[in-house]
Amino acid sequence: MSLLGQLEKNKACNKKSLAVLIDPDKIDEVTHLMQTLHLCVENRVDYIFVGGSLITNDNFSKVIALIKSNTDIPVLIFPGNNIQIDSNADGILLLSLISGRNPEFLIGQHVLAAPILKKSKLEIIPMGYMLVNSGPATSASYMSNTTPIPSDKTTIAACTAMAGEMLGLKTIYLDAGSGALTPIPQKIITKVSRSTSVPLVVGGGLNSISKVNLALEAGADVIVIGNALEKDQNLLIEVSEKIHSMNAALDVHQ
Ligand SMILES: CC(C)=CCC/C(C)=C/CC/C(C)=C/CC/C(C)=C/COP(=O)(O)OP(=O)(O)O
Ligand SMILES: O=P(O)(O)OC[C@@H](O)CO
Ligand SMILES: [Mg+2]
Repeated sequence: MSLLGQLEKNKACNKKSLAVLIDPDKIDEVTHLMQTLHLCVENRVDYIFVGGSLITNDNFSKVIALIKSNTDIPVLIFPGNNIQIDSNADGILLLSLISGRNPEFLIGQHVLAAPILKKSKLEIIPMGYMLVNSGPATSASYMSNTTPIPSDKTTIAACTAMAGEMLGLKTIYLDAGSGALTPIPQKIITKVSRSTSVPLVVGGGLNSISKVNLALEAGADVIVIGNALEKDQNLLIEVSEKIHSMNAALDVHQ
């Protein structure tokens, strides 16, 4: 089954998934990456996202190659721009930044990437990418030169997601931005989740189990953990336990 097919199937039966974001820019030692990968395997992480708003070294392809040769976890590119393409990954989250009004990130980067993506064997996962304000500007909003959706504007968020789905985008990502001070508010997750039927990815600032629980309860289908993993390895253990117990309870009731 395709990765998108799996995401859709899980959504249909309300199964939650866990993704870890690895930013190649923040990897300075192979041993450290190997430890992170070990942690991902131990905790049955479903997807590894690889990408960053800004890549300042030549780690991108090396990181993907290392993940592929050391785990079976699907690797999905989470690109900050059109140079973040590597055919060793399993797929690419083809983000269109629908919360913004910068044509470059709505369609421009995609035109440049299209011929390369077409030749690659990467599975393309069309995704409506929505940045929501979380306090100070994040790398993604600054680098994309877009204004995030105000965090109290639930209707704007819902209508944006609805428009994305109507335009044919197959998934939605609500992102407060990496290292966000406050994650996506529950009200936004709930309203977006009730207004759309595509798999909903939520991330940015999820640095405690209580914040993750709120996102799951509000309707997130996929939880993304990035920065927090570096500081607190226990978080991944707790999040994994929570997600797997929720999924196990579903199996009992089916
Ligand atoms: C068509 C292709 C291949 C790409 C499109 C690219 C688009 C539309 C990107 C959306 C805007 C953007 C800059 C997204 C960045 C998403 C991302 C990889 C975030 C990871 O976190 P960082 O922003 O690197 O956080 P730090 O500041 O903590 O490093
Ligand atoms: O690094 P964190 O804050 O977990 O955010 C992950 C991801 O949603 C950022 O684009
Ligand atoms: Mg980065």
